[in-house]
Parts: sequence; structure tokens; C-alpha cells
Amino acid sequence: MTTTAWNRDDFEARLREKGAAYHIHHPFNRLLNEGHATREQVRGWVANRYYYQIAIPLKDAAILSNCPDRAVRREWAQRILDHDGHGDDAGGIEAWLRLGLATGLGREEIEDLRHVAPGVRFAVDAYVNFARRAPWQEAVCSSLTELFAPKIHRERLAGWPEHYPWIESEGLAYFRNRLSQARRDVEHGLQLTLAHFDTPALQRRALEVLQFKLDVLWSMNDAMALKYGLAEVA
Ligand SMILES: O=C(O)c1cc(C(=O)O)c2c(n1)C(=O)C(=O)c1cc(C(=O)O)[nH]c1-2
Repeated sequence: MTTTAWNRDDFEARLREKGAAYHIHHPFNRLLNEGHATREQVRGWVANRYYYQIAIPLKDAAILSNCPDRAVRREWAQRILDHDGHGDDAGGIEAWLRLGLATGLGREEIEDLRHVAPGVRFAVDAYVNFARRAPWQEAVCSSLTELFAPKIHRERLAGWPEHYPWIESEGLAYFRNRLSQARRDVEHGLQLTLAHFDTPALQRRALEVLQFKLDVLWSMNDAMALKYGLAEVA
């Protein structure tokens, strides 16, 4: 067992190694991003992931409610505005709904959550509940799967127009917006995590927390694979 803490670079490298378990490698995500999904699988994914999208601001509000540091709250609050929208910006949840419409889903069937699989609901709720109950620094750390998200968004932007020409291209705006937002968010979350988790025990805990969040995303994909199958289009 380690008796001294990793320095910041080594600790960051350990966190980044966790990317090997990111849902980018899940068979259901591979089916989607390699272009083998049916329309029903694509629509099912978008409708289920909507439940994650609407949970993110609840999760971020839970972090704010537990965080006594005003400077952190000032910066973190931006995430809620990004998703819920503000002023002329309709926000990420609305962008996700437009993605759904672009795939041929109706707004009502997305918003009423009729397609959401129980396992997706449980996994997402576990993430929100974790943020409500854990020390705010752990909840911040759990957002660090976003270290790995720009790659998965870029894969969709690069591949989907060719794989799924039936999706109206404006629908992909969500992924474009997230490229810059995720970079900014992850920089903030990462600096907070590297500063706070500075003993061997805390650093081990940070890796456990990140694994928990990876498991949330992986379980969502398991539930979607069970519901929509892993059969490829011919
Ligand atoms: O499409 C994806 O694969 C993906 C993954 C993740 C993630 O890694 O948690 C997020 C998002 N997208 C995303 O769009 C997003 O807004 C987001 C916020 C968070 C978070 O934990 O605070 N993760 C993610």
C-alpha cells in the first residue's frame, strides 16, 4: 500500500488511466458510434439519455447546496445555466430535445420519460443521490468522467452524419456545444480534485469515486443494451 501521496502529475495520470473503463468502450456505445445501430436503437439511446441530461442540473445544485466555498459556487453555478439555459441561450436540455426531434422522436414522448429503462433511472438517481450525500469535493471528483467525454462527442460529430444521414444535422449541436463546455468544466473540477485529495487515503478514495461514476455510465448502457439489443443493422 502506498505510504506517500502521489504528486499532482502522477495523481492526474492515475485518474486519466480510469478512462479504460469509460462507456466509450461499452458494446452499446460502440454499436452506436461505429454506425451499426438501428433507428430504434438510436432513438432509444437519445430518449434514455434525456434522463441523464435532466438530472445533471439537479446534481450540480446538490453540489452547490453542500459547498460553503463562494468562489467554487460562483464557477460551478455556470453548469446549471449551461443545461437549463439563460437569456437567449435555450440551454443543453433543450438542445438534447432538439437532438431527439432530429432523430424522429416527439417532444412529448421524450419529456414524459416513457422510454426510460428502470436500470437507467436507477443509475442516474444513484449519481444525484451521491452528490446530495457525499462531501462536495467527492461529488466534484465524480464529475471527472468528463475528462473522457470530448472524445466520445467528437466520435459522434465525425461519424453520425455519415452513419445516420436520416438524422437532421442541426440535431448534433448539443455535441458541438459540449466540446468547449466540457473542457472548461473538467479543468475546474480537476484542479479542485488535485488540490483536495492530497493524502494516499484521499487519493484512493478519489479513484473509487471516479470508478463509481464510470459504473453509473456503464450501467446505463447495460440497461439500454438489454432493452434495445446489441444486434447490428444488416
Ligand atoms: O455523452 C456522453 O458520453 C457524456 C458523458 C458525460 C460524463 O462523462 O459524465 C457527460 C455528458 N455526456 C454530458 O453531455 C454532460 O453534460 C455531462 C455532465 C456531466 C457531469 O458529470 O457533470 N457529465 C456529462
